[in-house]
Amino acid sequence: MRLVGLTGGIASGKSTVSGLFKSAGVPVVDADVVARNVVQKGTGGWKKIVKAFGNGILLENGEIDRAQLGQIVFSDPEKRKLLNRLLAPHISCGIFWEILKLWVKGCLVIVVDIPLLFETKMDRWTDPVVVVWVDPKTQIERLMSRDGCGQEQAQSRIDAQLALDWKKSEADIVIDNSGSLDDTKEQFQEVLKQVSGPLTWKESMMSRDGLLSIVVCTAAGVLLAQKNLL
Ligand SMILES: CC(C)(COP(=O)(O)OP(=O)(O)OC[C@H]1O[C@@H](n2cnc3c(N)ncnc32)[C@H](O)[C@@H]1O)[C@@H](O)C(=O)NCCC(=O)NCCS
Ligand SMILES: Nc1ncnc2c1ncn2[C@@H]1O[C@H](COP(=O)(O)OP(=O)(O)OP(=O)(O)O)[C@@H](O)[C@H]1O
Repeated sequence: MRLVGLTGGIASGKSTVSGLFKSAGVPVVDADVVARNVVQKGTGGWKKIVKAFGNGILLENGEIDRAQLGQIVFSDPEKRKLLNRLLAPHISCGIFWEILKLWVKGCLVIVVDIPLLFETKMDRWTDPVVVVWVDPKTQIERLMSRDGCGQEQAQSRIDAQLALDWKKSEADIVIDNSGSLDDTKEQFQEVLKQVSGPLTWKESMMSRDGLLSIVVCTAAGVLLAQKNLL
């Protein structure tokens, strides 16, 4: 099995590219979706947030007030570290679970879209790593326009992550999403060829069917050895 890490900066275009992977039939695990699920009302993540940030962080319906929590953690690095520390085990567990479900189905190539792939050192588990890069001016403009926030707020969200240029330097594959959507789609076709190329021997062995054949061969070997047929 091949685990492709998809990352970038905030509003650099990860969801846009993961949408292209989905349209091409490649399954995607979205860490933002997992991160939302693990803080739903009553879950372990929800309880930890309420304990750490108080009842004031809840909306009337008991769900986490994400806008308020975002304002707190993106303007206070210590609070952000606290939130990250509280949620990290829930998020990694949730991601692992989603990957396992796809592995059981026999998927050979899985894309994991994780904004904080490098920050959480999860890049150790993914190969190749695809970084969606965008030039700084376009990034802040798209972020402000998508989230309807001001320049200062947008900048504090960008600064909450490792520098996008550094991520680019660590990437196996870079998609430059500074241009038009068509431009990105064109680059994506090349990336798709690269990530869905033939699996290495190790990747094949890590797949469901690869592991199954190891188990069957080992069992057959043991059986034959017991009957002195080897
Ligand atoms: C701070 C929260 C409440 C803001 O919620 P909101 O709905 O406004 O944003 P959303 O979750 O859609 O995230 C938008 C983007 O913000 C960036 N981001 C989110 N959390 C963080 C973080 N802790 N540090 C840096 N950047 C982050 C990512 O690029 C993400 O794609 C929320 O992002 C959160 O709970 N974050 C902690 C969980 C986490 O680490 N998520 C990232 C998945 S690896
Ligand atoms: N090539 C493009 N041309 C114009 N707009 C784009 C392009 N790519 C993405 N966008 C827009 O930029 C915004 C950010 O893109 P997207 O949501 O894909 O980023 P993201 O990296 O997934 O963000 P986040 O880290 O917040 O999850 C969106 O409003 C999207 O529609």
